[in-house]
Amino acid sequence: MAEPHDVGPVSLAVRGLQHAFGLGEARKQVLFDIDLDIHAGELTVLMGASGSGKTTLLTLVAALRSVEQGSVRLLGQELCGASEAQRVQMRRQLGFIFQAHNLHESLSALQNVRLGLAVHGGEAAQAWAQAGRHLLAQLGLAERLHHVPAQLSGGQKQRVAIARALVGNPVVVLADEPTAALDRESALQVVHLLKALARERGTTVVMVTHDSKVLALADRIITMEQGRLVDDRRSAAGF
Ligand SMILES: Nc1ncnc2c1ncn2[C@@H]1O[C@H](COP(=O)(O)OP(=O)(O)OP(=O)(O)O)[C@@H](O)[C@H]1O
Repeated sequence: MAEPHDVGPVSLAVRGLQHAFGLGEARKQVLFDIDLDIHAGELTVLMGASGSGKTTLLTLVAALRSVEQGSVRLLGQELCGASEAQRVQMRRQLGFIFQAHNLHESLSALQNVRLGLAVHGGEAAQAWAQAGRHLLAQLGLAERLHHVPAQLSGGQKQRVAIARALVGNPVVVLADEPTAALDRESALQVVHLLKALARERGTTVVMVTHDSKVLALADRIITMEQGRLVDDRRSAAGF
């Protein structure tokens, strides 16, 4: 079958995933029988109405929440039944872009980005500073490297948080509405950057969004409805 680009290996495999919140009478099942293969090197978008389970699914595959029923294999490792310590280990390979940016108020944009790196010191310190500057510049913040969060707008803070998530070269990037606070130009910078990482480094990018600017650039769009996957389509979007 013709594909718009070479599809990379499966980096995330979900089988028979169910999830419920609460116990007893308060128990509410929010995910039903999710089967899904996500490929490296692609920008995959998850969309669907509010409450359809997108964030729950994202946090389960991100090892942020424990998988109780079914199977989630992330980079070959089973998350169902994994200990908290194993999940912490797993999370080190991931880049998270979530809405609350949690920037350190007393640190500059560049210093905040540095917090995204597990390794510091020596050559690594020089390399990070270069990578951090480059990322911030790609996100339109070249003039804001030394500003602290109080001197940045909401959208600029969001972009600093995105640079922080990406500076450690994560193999998998998980993002929840990363462009919600951004104007059109900044949103496109973010999506182009994520797509370039997918293409050039084989990064797996999974993003929850309703943003039509993002949808236009996605390789694949998966739609959820009431806790189930109801549509899954590939796009021929060029880069
Ligand atoms: N911690 C929780 N405890 C109980 N119920 C929850 C919890 N988190 C989410 N839910 C419920 O699970 C369902 C799915 O929520 P989820 O946040 O995954 O949906 P979503 O598709 O991401 O929605 P939105 O687009 O509004 O963010 C909703 O009915 C929500 O109320």
